[in-house]
Amino acid sequence: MQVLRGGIRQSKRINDNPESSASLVPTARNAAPNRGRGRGRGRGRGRGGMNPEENQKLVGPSACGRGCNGINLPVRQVVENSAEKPVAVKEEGSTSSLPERVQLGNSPVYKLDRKLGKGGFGQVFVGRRISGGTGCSGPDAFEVALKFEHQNGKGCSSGPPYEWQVYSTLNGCYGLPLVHYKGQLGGYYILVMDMLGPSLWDVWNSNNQMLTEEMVACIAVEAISILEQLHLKGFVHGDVKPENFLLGQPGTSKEKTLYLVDLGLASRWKEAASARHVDYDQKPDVFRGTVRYASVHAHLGRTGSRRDDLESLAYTLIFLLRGKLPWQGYIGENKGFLVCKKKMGTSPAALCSLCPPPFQQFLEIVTNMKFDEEPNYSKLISLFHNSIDFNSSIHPIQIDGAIKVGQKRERSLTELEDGEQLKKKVRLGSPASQWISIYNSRTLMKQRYHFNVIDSRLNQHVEKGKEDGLYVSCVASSSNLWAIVMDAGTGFTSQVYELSPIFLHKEWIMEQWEKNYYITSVAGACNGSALVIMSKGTPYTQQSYKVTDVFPFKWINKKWKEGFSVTSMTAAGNKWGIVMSRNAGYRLQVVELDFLYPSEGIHRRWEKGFRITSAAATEDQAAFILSAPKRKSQDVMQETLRTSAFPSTQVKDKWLKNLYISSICYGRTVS
Ligand SMILES: Nc1ncnc2c1ncn2[C@@H]1O[C@H](COP(=O)(O)OP(=O)(O)OP(=O)(O)O)[C@@H](O)[C@H]1O
Repeated sequence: MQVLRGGIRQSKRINDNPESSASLVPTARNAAPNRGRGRGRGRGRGRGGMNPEENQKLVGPSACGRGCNGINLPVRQVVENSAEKPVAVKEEGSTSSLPERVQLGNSPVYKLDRKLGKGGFGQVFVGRRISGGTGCSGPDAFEVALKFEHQNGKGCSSGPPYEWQVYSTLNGCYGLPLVHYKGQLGGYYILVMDMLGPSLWDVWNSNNQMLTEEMVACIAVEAISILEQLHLKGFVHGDVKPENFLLGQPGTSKEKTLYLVDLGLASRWKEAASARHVDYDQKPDVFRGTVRYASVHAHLGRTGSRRDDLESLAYTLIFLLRGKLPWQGYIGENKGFLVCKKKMGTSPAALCSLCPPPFQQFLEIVTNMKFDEEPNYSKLISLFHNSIDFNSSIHPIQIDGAIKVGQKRERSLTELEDGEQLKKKVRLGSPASQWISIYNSRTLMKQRYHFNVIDSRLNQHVEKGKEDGLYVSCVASSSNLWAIVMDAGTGFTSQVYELSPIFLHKEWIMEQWEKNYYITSVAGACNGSALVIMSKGTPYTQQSYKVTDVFPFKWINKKWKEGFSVTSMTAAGNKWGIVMSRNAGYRLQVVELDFLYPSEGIHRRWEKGFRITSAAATEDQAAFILSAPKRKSQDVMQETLRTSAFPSTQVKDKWLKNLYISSICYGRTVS
């Protein structure tokens, strides 16, 4: 089918235009690498499982690059903390070498007593005051909690634990234990803090692994107000889970008071100097948090923001109420990915089918929040209004903070109801496979497309195109049928292609590299075969490709550092094929990867001047590479479209607006 272009009109609009009104319920792949530090089962596992094949063209002495090294690990990473007592693992900071007595500066002298707990980073003991101090609370308390982190410990390679900095800023914040002293002794960094009681996990466990609706509702409202206060100070906690909520000491007036501990993964959502919201980013191989309770955005490596604490709180509450989450029980290297896929594939209605309505409402609101959206804490608290008698002074958990927030409730409710009408639900809908087509503004150009092409007809279309002065600019596959887009604006001078049952057939590609052809587009079919287009006339000076079972962000990151850019990519079944080239003309590239069309991320990147330059999708995930050009020439307008059928009619409308297909793929979206 040939369609000629006509009409020149320059519009300036960025549009993200799904054919169907999209809302989502996805499934997933390649989310959180199960690695890093944590208690129990998950400790110290690597990511692995993504090294099938990498080929590289070198200019000069040829070589074949393999391996993926050199990625920076985040400050701390925690894998799923199974709700079991920490497994005793002897490591740096073992009890044997702990100082028996602790005095930091002018603090009282504390004698080390029983162990209160242990995390991936620290060990916490009771410190019993033996001299100094006269009072009975705060630093003078008869018993305090001493948190030890060894100087050679993983979190202390460049000085005192990061948590110290956070406590310095947040000390005194509502709902956090007070830190009274900190200092170094006997090879340890030591925090002296208020001693607290059992964690919510302990309470849940000793209550037959189930808590009452009223109890969990009280936890909900008080936890929301603690998070509100923490957020007000510009921080997000980053590891909200039952183990990190502690009650006050049993037998004291604080035994029903809720506290939030462990600020080791806290980060700023608001910049200290400018008070601006931190910038959005996604690093798909970076995971911080605890797999079971982490937000989907955290699994996907997105910069943490207030919404993530609330999503983790939602999973925490449902766990405490129901005793189980549907993504428990996954094991192995792919655990993070499978858990994230399950989270995305479980609708709030399904997850909360046995919970009272406020829990589903809470989950729906928080999972539909934008990256920089300010949570409406009083609205969230008010959801639990009917489960709690706010007029009573006796509650299973004290809700002082929530009652204060509640005083503002009336006004906020009205505000929210209006705003809510307009809000697009970002995580609702059914998984679907669709065409994702991307259009760039260009000057008048001849473009042609063919779709539903069977293998044997490919040659005819390609040859006819060549006769008419057109080269293949992008290819895709759906149901083992090919779609090819040809145009007169590629700048190529010669082109070859191969359709092979082998996904990215190495021998053929290397043969063409020898003849100075470079891969310019690739498409994989679900039967595993691939169509590889190689061209002359590209600016590339070196090329490399990789085939993997999980999206190879780590390899991409390594190659970025070596000066390569992603220039094409595709997927076949669950396999990804990524091509990277040197001298592609991009200053910077970023990745958007999600279990659904990552609308918000794409818009944020567009705003920063990035444009989609490659797209690929498996049945589970869609990936987009967005690039910022080296030369800041004219702003390229870009639109995307999602359609269940090949967008043949829509393409013609786009042409009328001087928008031409620049990338196309078929795979994961939502309808
Ligand atoms: N102030 C406290 N009073 C009583 N117990 C405490 C206190 N602080 C911490 N704990 C206990 O010690 C455990 C470990 O503390 P914390 O979570 O701060 O350590 P961590 O090494 O930073 O943990 P993680 O591996 O989760 O990052 C907690 O789960 C809790 O049981």
